[in-house]
Amino acid sequence: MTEVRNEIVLQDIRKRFGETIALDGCSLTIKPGEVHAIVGENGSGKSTLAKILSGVVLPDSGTLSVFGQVPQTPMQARRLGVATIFQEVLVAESLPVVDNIFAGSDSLWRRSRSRAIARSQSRDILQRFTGLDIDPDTLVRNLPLSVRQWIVIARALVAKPRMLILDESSAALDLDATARLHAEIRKLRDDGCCVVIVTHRIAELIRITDRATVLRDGSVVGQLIGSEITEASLIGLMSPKQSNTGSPQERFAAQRRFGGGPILSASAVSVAIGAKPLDFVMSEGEIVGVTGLDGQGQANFLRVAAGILPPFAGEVTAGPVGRSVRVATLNDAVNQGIAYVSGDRAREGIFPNLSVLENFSLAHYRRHFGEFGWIDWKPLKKAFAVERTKLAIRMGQSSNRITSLSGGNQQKVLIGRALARAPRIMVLDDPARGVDVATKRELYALLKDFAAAGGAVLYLSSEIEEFMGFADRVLIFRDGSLFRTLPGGELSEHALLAGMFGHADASAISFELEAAH
Ligand SMILES: Nc1ncnc2c1ncn2[C@@H]1O[C@H](COP(=O)(O)OP(=O)(O)OP(=O)(O)O)[C@@H](O)[C@H]1O
Repeated sequence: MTEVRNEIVLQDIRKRFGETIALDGCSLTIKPGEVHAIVGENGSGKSTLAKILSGVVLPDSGTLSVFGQVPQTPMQARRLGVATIFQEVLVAESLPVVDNIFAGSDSLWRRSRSRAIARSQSRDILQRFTGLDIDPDTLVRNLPLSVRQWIVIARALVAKPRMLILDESSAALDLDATARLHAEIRKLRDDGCCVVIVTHRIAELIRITDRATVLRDGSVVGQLIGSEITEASLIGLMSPKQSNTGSPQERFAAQRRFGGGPILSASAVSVAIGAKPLDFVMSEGEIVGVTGLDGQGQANFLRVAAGILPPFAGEVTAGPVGRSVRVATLNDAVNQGIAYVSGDRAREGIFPNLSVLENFSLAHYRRHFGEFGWIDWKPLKKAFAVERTKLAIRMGQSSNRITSLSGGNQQKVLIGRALARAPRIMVLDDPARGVDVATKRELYALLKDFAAAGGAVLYLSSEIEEFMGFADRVLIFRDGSLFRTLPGGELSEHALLAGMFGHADASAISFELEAAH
C-alpha cells in the first residue's frame, strides 16, 4: 500500500478520439526516484498518456492511481503534485514573465507570497537556467522561443512537483541548455521525484533516462532499463520494420556527389546589428547544415535566405550565375522556388482553426483557383494523398482540425506542404522537432533524393547528431556571425561543439558530454 502511495500505476487504460484509438490497453508503473522515458512513433499515444496523468484527459476505461488517488481534473492532478510541461510552449504572451511563472499557483500560496518575492524568484530562476538577466516584468511576447520554454519549465519547477512530466520539452532548447535542464531533472530525481520524459531526441534520452517504456499503437510493447537503452533497441521496439537499417550515420554514410552550379548566394550579408558580413554560395545538389547555440544568428540567417527577413546589410540572390535574381521579399523567394519550413509550428506554421487539408493547401491555393475563383480541391487532395503516404502521416479525416493530430504529425503536414510545392531550394529551421526517429530518417532520405535531383537544402538543427552523414558541410554561428564552416569530412560531435562554443581549433579542448545514466 505504501508503495502505491509513492507510485503511479496505470492498468489497461483505453482512450479513443472518435474513430482513433489513442491508447489501447496501456499498463505501466512509474516509480519515484527514476527518470522514465515514454517513447514511440508519432501518434503512438504518448501525449495522450501524459494528458491522462495530468488530469487533462480522462480515460474511457482502465484504472489509474497517482500516488494512491485518481485525478479527474488538471487542478486535482496539480494538488497531487503533478506538474506537466506540454509539447506546445504554453505561455500567456501578453502577460509579464513573473505572472507566467507563477500562473496556476493556488490562491492560498499566492497570497502568502508577495509580488516582490515572486519577481525576485523569477529573476533568479531564469538567471540560473538561461544565464541571462531577464526583467520579470518583460512581456513574454517579446522573448525568444527558448526563453519562453524556460519560463514554462520554471513554472513547473516552482511548484516543487512529486511527478514532473516533460512532453518534448527540450525540443526548443539547444545543446547547452539541454544539459542544464538535465541537471535540474537529475536533482529532482535524486530528491525522489517521478520524472516522465516524452522525447524523440534519442541521443539525449539515452543520456538521462533510467527506464524507457516503448509504446506502439497505444500499447506498451517493451521496457528497457539502464544500459539496455540504446538507439538500436529503442528503434527495434518502436518500429520493427526499421530495426535493421542501422543508425542514420551508417545509413547515410555513402558519399554523395554534388557539383551543380550555384543556386543560392549571400553576399556581404549581416543578419544582426554589428555582425560580421558573410559570403555564402550553395550549389545545386548540396545539403548545408546550420547550427549554433541558441540565439547566435543562425535562425535569422535562414529567415534572410528564405526572404522572410531583410538582411541588415548585403543581399541574397537565387539562380544560376548571370541569371540570378535578388531575394528581398517572401514573394521573391516563392518565385525563385524557395520553400521554408519552421519547427516552431505554433508561431510560424499551422493555422489551428483550419483543417488538416486546408493547412496543407495554404501555399497551393493560388495555383488551384478554378474558372470562377473557386478553389479546385481535387488536385489539392491528390497532392495531399501523395505527401501523406510519403511521410506516413497518421490521422483521421483530412477535414478534421489540424490540432486533432499528434504534434509530430502536424509537423509532417508542414513538411509535406513545402515538398508539394516542388521547390528548388528547401530552407528548414529545425523541421524535425517532435518528429519520430523513423520519420526523421525518412525525411533525411527525402531531402537527399531532393538534393540528388538538383535541389539544394539549408537545414538548421540544434541536434548535432542530425548532421553526421547527412550534411555536406555545416555553418556554425556565433555572436550573430558565421564563425566556422566544417566540411562534411570533418564533422564530428566534438568539432561541432568546439565551434559552437567559439573554439576554432577543436583539438585544443576537450568536452565532457553528459555521461549516460
Ligand atoms: N483531441 C484529439 N482529437 C482527435 N484525435 C486525437 C486527439 N488527441 C490525440 N488524437 C489522436 O490520437 C493518436 C495519439 O496521439 P498522441 O498525441 O497521444 O500521440 P503521440 O505519441 O504523442 O505523438 P507525437 O509523437 O507525434 O507527439 C493520434 O492518432 C492522434 O491523432
